[in-house]
Amino acid sequence: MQDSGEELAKFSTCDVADGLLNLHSIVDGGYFPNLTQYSQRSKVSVVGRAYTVLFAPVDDPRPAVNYIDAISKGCFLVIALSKELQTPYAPYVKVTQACYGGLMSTRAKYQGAVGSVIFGRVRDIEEHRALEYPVFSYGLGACAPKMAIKPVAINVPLEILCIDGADKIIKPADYIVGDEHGVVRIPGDMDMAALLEYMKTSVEADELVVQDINAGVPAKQAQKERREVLQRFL
Ligand SMILES: O=C([O-])CC(=O)C(=O)O
Ligand code: NI
Repeated sequence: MQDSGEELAKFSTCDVADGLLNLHSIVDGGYFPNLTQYSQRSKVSVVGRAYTVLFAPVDDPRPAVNYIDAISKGCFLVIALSKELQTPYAPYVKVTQACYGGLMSTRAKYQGAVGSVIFGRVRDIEEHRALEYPVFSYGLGACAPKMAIKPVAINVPLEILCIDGADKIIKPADYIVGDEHGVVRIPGDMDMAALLEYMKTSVEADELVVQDINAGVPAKQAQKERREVLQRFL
């Protein structure tokens, strides 16, 4: 399969969400809410295929797994807690411990991961920033996870509980695109050529809308006229 990561990195999460919404009628645009880019703001979008890790309560019968040393180059590390530890309301997880820290980012970066998204808390915030390694999470924590939660499965589908009640699942090898807005998921088996072409055309159209607005054209009219080119995709 041809890798589209480099091409995707030219687009913001908003561009991707527009593509998923308008081209594929994905109502939420693939967007996962409530994440903050706690590391430094990256200049281009962070893009990679999901390498997923599930954390469960420490008394889960499954043994703890070593996920961090098995990360492969180019992947986007995605960590989520089991569903009983999630909540649709802030702070989105029922544990106060951080499940991820600076040593994990050090190792992930060493192995060539592009970034980490933690549907939970992270600590050692200065370390991620010093590494210039992108880290997204729901929040911060100070305490290590070991007495509360542990990693139990690698490369399994992760279910994320959301306020809109929609099933939000991240599967291994889905594309994850991250920027200041948070992350969006593109199904790993989607026709990427069509999506990329749509996004390129859409971004170009909106650049012309800006020019029109600055020349005094009403916004509604400019949008209608310039976005006509997108009709051919629908
Ligand atoms: O101690 C832990 O489990 C996590 C941590 O702080 C790190 O990765 O640096
Ligand atoms: Ni640490």
